[in-house]
Amino acid sequence: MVGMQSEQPRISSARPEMTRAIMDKTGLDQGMLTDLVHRFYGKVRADSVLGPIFASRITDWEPHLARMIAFWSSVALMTGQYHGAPVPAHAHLPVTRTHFDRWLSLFRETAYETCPPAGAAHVMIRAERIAHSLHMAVEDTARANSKTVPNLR
Ligand code: HEM
Repeated sequence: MVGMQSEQPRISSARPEMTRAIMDKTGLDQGMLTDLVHRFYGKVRADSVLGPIFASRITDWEPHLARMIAFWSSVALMTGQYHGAPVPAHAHLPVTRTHFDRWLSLFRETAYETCPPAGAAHVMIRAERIAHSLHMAVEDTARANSKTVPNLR
């Protein structure tokens, strides 16, 4: 809509009353999650461990950032904005525990800089849970692929 650019996107939640209750409890809102995502990927891109992995796969950052804001809005506020598939996007990445630990530590630092403590705790519980399941998916994929190679032990 013309002239609306600088205003916060309206929340179009499938369960508006639940989104409202989470916002009240955590102090989070769409604007805060937008800041969190922008600051976090600023740090990721400057990071010597994670930066190169993202740089070789993402050339156009605007769509990635928009997708990540929708993702965090869905995960943290239950707005239903994200319709994607995170597992296949990560299953073949050249990443180990070290990368997930680094990702979580940068995300934690950014969450506590950007959100009130209850909001940061709310997003961290979810980030840790999802990081764990993505890590398992990466390991499962690597294990499945290694079975196609004879074991020469
Ligand atoms: C080792 C740590 C991680 C690395 C290196 C990484 C890297 C990436 C890359 C390169 C993409 C873009 C894929 C593409 O467009 O082809 C991506 C997408 C994405 N990442 Fe991660 N990621 C990591 C951890 C996480 C974690 C912990 C979460 C969630 C808590 C997450 C959530 C997402 C989501 C939602 C997408 C978009 C998937 C889609 O809808 O296409 N990532 N990630």
